[in-house]
Amino acid sequence: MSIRLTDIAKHYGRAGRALEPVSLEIAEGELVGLLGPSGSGKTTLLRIIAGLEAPDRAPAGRILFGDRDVTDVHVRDRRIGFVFQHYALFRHMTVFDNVAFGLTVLPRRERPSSGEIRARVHRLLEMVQLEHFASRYPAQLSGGQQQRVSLARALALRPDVLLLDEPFGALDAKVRQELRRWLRQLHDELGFTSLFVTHDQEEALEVSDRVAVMSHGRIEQIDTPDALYRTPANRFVFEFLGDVNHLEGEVRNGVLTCGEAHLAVALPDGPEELLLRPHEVRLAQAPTPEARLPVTVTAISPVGAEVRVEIAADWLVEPWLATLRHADYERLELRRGQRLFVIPRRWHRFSADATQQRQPAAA
Ligand SMILES: Nc1ncnc2c1ncn2[C@@H]1O[C@H](COP(=O)(O)OP(=O)(O)OP(=O)(O)O)[C@@H](O)[C@H]1O
Repeated sequence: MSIRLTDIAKHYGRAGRALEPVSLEIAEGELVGLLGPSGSGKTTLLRIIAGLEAPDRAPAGRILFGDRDVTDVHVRDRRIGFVFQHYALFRHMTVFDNVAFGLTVLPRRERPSSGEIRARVHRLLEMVQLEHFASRYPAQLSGGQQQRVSLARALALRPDVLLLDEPFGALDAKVRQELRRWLRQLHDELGFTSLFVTHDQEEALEVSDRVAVMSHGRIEQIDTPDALYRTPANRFVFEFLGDVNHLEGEVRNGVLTCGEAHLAVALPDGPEELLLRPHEVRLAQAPTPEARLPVTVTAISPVGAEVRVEIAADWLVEPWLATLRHADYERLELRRGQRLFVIPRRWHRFSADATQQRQPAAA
């Protein structure tokens, strides 16, 4: 089931606009992440799609599921499955009864037979790999297992659309990662359309077909993870999607100067700010004719496949972060207090009118 929103806006009394008029299209079978800082309007948007919250009457926005206009349809009749951060399982019911609940309370004419309910619940528990936990109570399960029960429960009514609000927010990092992969698999197997809210960049980029980046009630950009990372629409998206190092200085005759640091750049004279990702910062024993950016290593932490190196200098307002491969780390024999030079691999620049330019460092 595809989802189409046009001009959906929301005010909360005098509190101001939680959502600017937003338009959004999600294709059938797509998994879209809503990513943004706290207060950017993610949950409001999700709740409006669910029918838990009404959009403003002006502008008169519409919500379509496929060809069906559901703008004024009650939440109960939208055929939606929900999963929230706090498991909200019924504590006095077994896992089986929790998953079966939505089916058992259907009006008689829509309710499957008890044999069919049993078969369907067992199939769902199998899918979430909890078939041996059917007779346990929520308190006897781990957080990750409880969240899998929530998902099975949300799927029991065979929703057209699955909405997840920070579904893994309360879990520890490792369980989160497992559940994300597993959500992706389940999504692909069952082919429903999903929208999930997160404030975790990595989670959004890893799981989603497309990610909508939100700030101040607006969608700043909606794109594939790869496109978002490579061609961010504006500075906000660039900064929100990963660590950024800032280089501020003054350009004169093709050279950016910042204290004792210099970098050749093909830019007009005037004040300038360049942005660099940690993996775009190379460290070397000596400067080059184009780049003379002396720094001191202040901290080193090997994290997984890369080494994170913090570097500082008098000409830098804030320390920079460089990520190195282990081979480079060993070759440079890095240690704290060591003096080195930064050679930018490339940098990014956003002008005031939000257009972005990116160029390789002058060679
Ligand atoms: N019931 C409400 N009454 C008044 N203001 C609200 C209400 N719900 C949300 N808001 C406001 O609307 C804005 C958007 O909130 P929303 O919960 O949608 O953001 P969010 O991106 O989901 O944030 P978080 O990640 O913290 O959950 C915020 O400024 C919030 O304070």
